[in-house]
Amino acid sequence: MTTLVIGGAGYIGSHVVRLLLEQGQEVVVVDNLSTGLRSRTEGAELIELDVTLPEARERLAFQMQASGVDSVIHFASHKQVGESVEKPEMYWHDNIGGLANVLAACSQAEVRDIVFSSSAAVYGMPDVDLVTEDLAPQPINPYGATKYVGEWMLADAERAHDMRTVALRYFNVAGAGWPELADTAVMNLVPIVLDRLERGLAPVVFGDGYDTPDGTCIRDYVHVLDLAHAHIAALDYLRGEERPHRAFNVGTGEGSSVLEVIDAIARAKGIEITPEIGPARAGDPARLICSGDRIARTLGWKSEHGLDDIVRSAVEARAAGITPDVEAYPEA
Ligand SMILES: NC(=O)c1ccc[n+]([C@@H]2O[C@H](COP(=O)([O-])OP(=O)(O)OC[C@H]3O[C@@H](n4cnc5c(N)ncnc54)[C@H](O)[C@@H]3O)[C@@H](O)[C@H]2O)c1
Ligand SMILES: O=c1ccn([C@@H]2O[C@H](COP(=O)(O)OP(=O)(O)O[C@H]3O[C@H](CO)[C@@H](O)[C@H](O)[C@H]3O)[C@@H](O)[C@H]2O)c(=O)[nH]1
Repeated sequence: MTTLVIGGAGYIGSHVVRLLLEQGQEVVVVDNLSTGLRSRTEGAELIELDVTLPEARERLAFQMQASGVDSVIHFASHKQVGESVEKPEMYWHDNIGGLANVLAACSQAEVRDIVFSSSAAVYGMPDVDLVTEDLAPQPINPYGATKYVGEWMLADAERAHDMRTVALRYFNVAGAGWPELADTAVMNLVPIVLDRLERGLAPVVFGDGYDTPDGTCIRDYVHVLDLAHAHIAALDYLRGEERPHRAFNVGTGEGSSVLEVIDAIARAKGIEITPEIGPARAGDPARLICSGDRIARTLGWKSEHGLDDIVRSAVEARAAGITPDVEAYPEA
């Protein structure tokens, strides 16, 4: 069995590539290295290709046939909420157009099994304690909208071409399964706090007036290695007979507040941290916690790592010298 991992040089994709290789599976990576790193794909064949280009469809289909690909995991996309609000056209063109090319190539090469990176961003600002997949998605930014449209495209591809697809809606991904595969973007809470501490700055909490026990926002932080295992479970599911669902939340079912994350970082580093309280960020829901019932029941997947493991692995990766990629993320 050969899996084509599109975006496999990225943070999450490279963890999945590593797991597949460890299982002795054949892996081909397609990536344009816009935010990905060649070094993360060691052991797999890497094909440099931008999947949004008009010629990508033919090249992908050729590659799928040449390598005997029977499943595709599609990670490649832009993923910055703020940027998507400023440049929605880029998100429509690249996230939706890229997926369109990938699905067309799959149809041409008769590859049926596809796993797609979706996001909890499809839900928008749900006013519930636990987010289940039955909740109607209502994305509130172009990034989330492109992910939801992507899920519709999967459904259409299933109907038109007898494909079998899964959309994994990741909650807040953090940590590192291997130090060298750590996130090099400084765009999310854990890497931002670590970065500020290294620069001698206090972390900033975006608002402490929320309706939560300590007043700061609650999120469901999932270890990237657990998330990678969810992709393996999704591939197995696609190869099985019964497939009652397409969309699955991937999280732990446990919420942690911003202050709790900062406390966990203080524990992992063995230091005291006194954060600053800044203004709330626009569009932040007070609480976003995943119900993991569906994925546990249907895919048999459950997270194994909690917040302390997540934060410790991120701290260890920084200590091993994995630093921000300033070219891919100039604002870092
Ligand atoms: N990291 C998170 O917290 C998070 C949360 C929810 C969903 N997701 C989704 O997971 C996926 C992977 O995210 P990540 O954190 O690993 O991001 P990442 O930026 O590290 O990885 C994306 C990879 O795709 C490649 N890529 C981007 N555009 C491409 C193109 N046009 N052609 C070929 N390759 C291209 C990049 O070079 C990179 O290697 C994305 O689809 C993202 O939207 C991520
Ligand atoms: O310096 C900081 C950075 C973040 N936060 C807060 O920390 C929490 C987490 O923020 P962040 O890491 O930016 O993640 P989210 O805004 O929750 O979004 C992430 O998680 C979503 C799924 O839950 C994905 O869809 C997004 O792509 C991904 O960036 C939020 O409450 C932020 O307000 C701070 O207080 N200070």
